[in-house]
Amino acid sequence: MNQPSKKEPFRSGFVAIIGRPNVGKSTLINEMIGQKIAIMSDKPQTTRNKIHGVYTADNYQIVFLDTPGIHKPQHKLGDFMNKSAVGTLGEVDAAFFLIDAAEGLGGGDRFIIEQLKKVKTPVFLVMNKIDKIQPEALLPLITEYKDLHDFAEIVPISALQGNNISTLLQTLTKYLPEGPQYYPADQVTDHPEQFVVAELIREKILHMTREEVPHSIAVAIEDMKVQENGVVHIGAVIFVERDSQKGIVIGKQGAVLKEVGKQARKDIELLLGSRTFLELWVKVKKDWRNQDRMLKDLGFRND
Ligand SMILES: Nc1nc2c(ncn2[C@@H]2O[C@H](COP(=O)(O)OP(=O)(O)OP(=O)(O)O)[C@@H](O)[C@H]2O)c(=O)[nH]1
Repeated sequence: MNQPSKKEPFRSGFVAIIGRPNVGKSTLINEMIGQKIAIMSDKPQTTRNKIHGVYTADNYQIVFLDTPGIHKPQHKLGDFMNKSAVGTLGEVDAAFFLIDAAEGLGGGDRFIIEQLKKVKTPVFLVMNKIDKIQPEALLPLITEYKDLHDFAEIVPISALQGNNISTLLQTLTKYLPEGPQYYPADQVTDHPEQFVVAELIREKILHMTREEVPHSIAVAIEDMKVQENGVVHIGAVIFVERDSQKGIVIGKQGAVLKEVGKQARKDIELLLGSRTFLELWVKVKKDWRNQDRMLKDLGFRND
């Protein structure tokens, strides 16, 4: 039965955008995110998976990831990067394979399609720059690509002119699992990765403790840096309000906290594309919700 009053669950997911250089990836991101973009800081990228931008609607959020290195490998490093790019592709919720419809199918696209075949992730064939071709040229082109791979969806667009972008986003929502809102809808943070990392840890705690601790627990990232060996070191503090909650979060002989760390690390590594060392502490901070400074430290805005 149709129950319009029932609230739809919130959905969120990670979407990789891939394609040869110059096919229009940046143009598409800008067009999709538009005013809603949570601009990522310009600090040098320390991680392999660059977060392109975040799109937040009323009931869903999409985190767009760049997967560099999916191009044809020129040397050993390229080959290594390709393997990791394929690894990332295997774990995102969906991928957009962007092509230049005006250029047609070439070796570069064929190479990417070979990589796509290695994963089960639903791949959208996003045919960009249709403003540059005759309408009747589209169908034969679709057939050519379709013959090479079983794409989940095929969406022709013009990123430059903004054509069909809303259809693309609407179609994508079908592929998003239920999930948390990783980023505040309107907040531009200096440390976007830290915010997501904290949310991932918090999500695992709530899941592991089966809601025995209130949603009001907070996670603060105290320290996050890339070590010389490339491993990202993260120190995080989990704040609870009572001693009893501390016991629950830690668990017998630390079993709960250990499992939280294990699961969170898996997700964080996927997000950052780097091996991660995660250290977790649990602290009791009575009434933290009422403490202004603390809220600020945790990245909450007070307006
Ligand atoms: N005509 C037309 N041009 C487009 C479209 N989308 C992008 N372009 C142009 O294609 C060129 C490349 O676009 P980008 O968005 O920089 O491409 P990219 O894939 O991000 O490029 P890399 O950063 O090199 O990987 C720019 O000159 C864009 O203006 C489109 O839909 N139609």
